[in-house]
Amino acid sequence: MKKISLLGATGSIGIQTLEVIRAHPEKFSIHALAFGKNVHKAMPLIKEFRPKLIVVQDEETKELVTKEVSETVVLSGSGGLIEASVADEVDVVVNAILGSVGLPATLKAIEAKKQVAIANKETLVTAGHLVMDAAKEHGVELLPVDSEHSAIYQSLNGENSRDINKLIITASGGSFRDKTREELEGVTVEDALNHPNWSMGAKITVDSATMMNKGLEVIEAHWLFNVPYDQIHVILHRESVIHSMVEYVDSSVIAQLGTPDMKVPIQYALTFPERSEVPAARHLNLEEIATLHFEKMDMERFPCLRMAFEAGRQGGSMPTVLNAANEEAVQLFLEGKISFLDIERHIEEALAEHTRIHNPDLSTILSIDEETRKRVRFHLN
Ligand SMILES: NC(=O)C1=CN([C@@H]2O[C@H](COP(=O)(O)OP(=O)(O)OC[C@H]3O[C@@H](n4cnc5c(N)ncnc54)[C@H](OP(=O)(O)O)[C@@H]3O)[C@@H](O)[C@H]2O)C=CC1
Ligand SMILES: CC(=O)[C@@H](O)[C@H](O)COP(=O)(O)O
Ligand SMILES: [Mn+2]
Repeated sequence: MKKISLLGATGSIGIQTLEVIRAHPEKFSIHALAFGKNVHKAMPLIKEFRPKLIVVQDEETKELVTKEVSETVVLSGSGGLIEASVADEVDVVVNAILGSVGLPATLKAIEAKKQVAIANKETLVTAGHLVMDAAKEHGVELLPVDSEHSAIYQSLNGENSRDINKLIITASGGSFRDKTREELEGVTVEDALNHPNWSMGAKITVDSATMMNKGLEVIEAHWLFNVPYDQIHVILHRESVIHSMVEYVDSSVIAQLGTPDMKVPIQYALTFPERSEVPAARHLNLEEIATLHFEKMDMERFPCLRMAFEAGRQGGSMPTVLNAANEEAVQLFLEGKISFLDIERHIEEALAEHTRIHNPDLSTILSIDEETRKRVRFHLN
């Protein structure tokens, strides 16, 4: 029986993680549930899974929750996320929180030698070097939840990493894949949230539409699999049937395929190296699909992907700036304060104005993250 602390319980990945846990009561139980402010969504989950610890974003939410469940410990903020991640009883931390706010708890979970199933890609983008150094030092293997990285992890199974020629990450193209740059001028939040293949949280759905999601995934793959950027390729694959591939030196390509269902990589991260049935999974019917398409990525059409490759290659504090500017700009777009194309403009400007710091430590990363967000908000007016 694995005891789990789930960070981001009310989100798209969090809810699907709970579906997996609910389907396998003999394998998993919940120790802690952490979420932001969505008490309405959280209360039925708290009543069903009866966590020993609840963590929320702020004091106001803590008061609301405490009134409802006076017998359960409720904590708030980064300290609370860390408590949930290091508790003695916990075997696995599922980090399904949104944004770089998940970084300190991830580092503490690794230091406490917990298994970490990581969906929270912003943490790996903002401080991949710190996370991977800590994982190496404490002998912890991070289990990827992101579908492409789970596909790569599965395609690497049993292989010698020296034999990798390249990683091939597939991109659906997102909500606007068939629009020209001119046509992007007038798109709305509602249009952006209409992903062709996946049902996900708002921020990652916008990231898919700007192609920043793929950019973040390139940096995530660089850190998780220790592969240089020149050996990471992105290909447009509109069906999202092949979730990613590994090409080996002998020219063999190994891929993982499946219907677009995040419960599959979530469960694989929790049961690895074993597999079992995924609740309500639709199996792939290749005869029905009949044709798969692949197209070359156009870096001019998708400048966010270009910027992510550049920031990743430059390294140091550049990916921290890329991520923080993107998080803030996407939030402003979702709030209706900037246009879709303003997202990439804010990121480009933030990167251009930043002077790269080599090998930043945690406090430097946290302050660059905060300064970059302030800068994006400042340039709004
Ligand atoms: N959705 C998907 O299919 C995929 C997502 N991912 C990655 O997984 C992560 C989560 O994505 P997704 O589930 O879509 O996001 P959602 O927006 O659906 O959920 C985010 C979760 O994080 C919580 N949260 C946000 N801020 C805080 C905070 N400061 N303190 C505590 N909790 C907080 C939210 O709480 P509340 O509800 O209260 O706001 C919510 O539970 C992201 O990094 C994303 O890139 C990766 C692959 C696929
Ligand atoms: C489900 C998942 O892992 C997402 O990151 C997904 O990959 C988004 O799809 P695209 O970014 O390819 O549109
Ligand atoms: Mn993905």
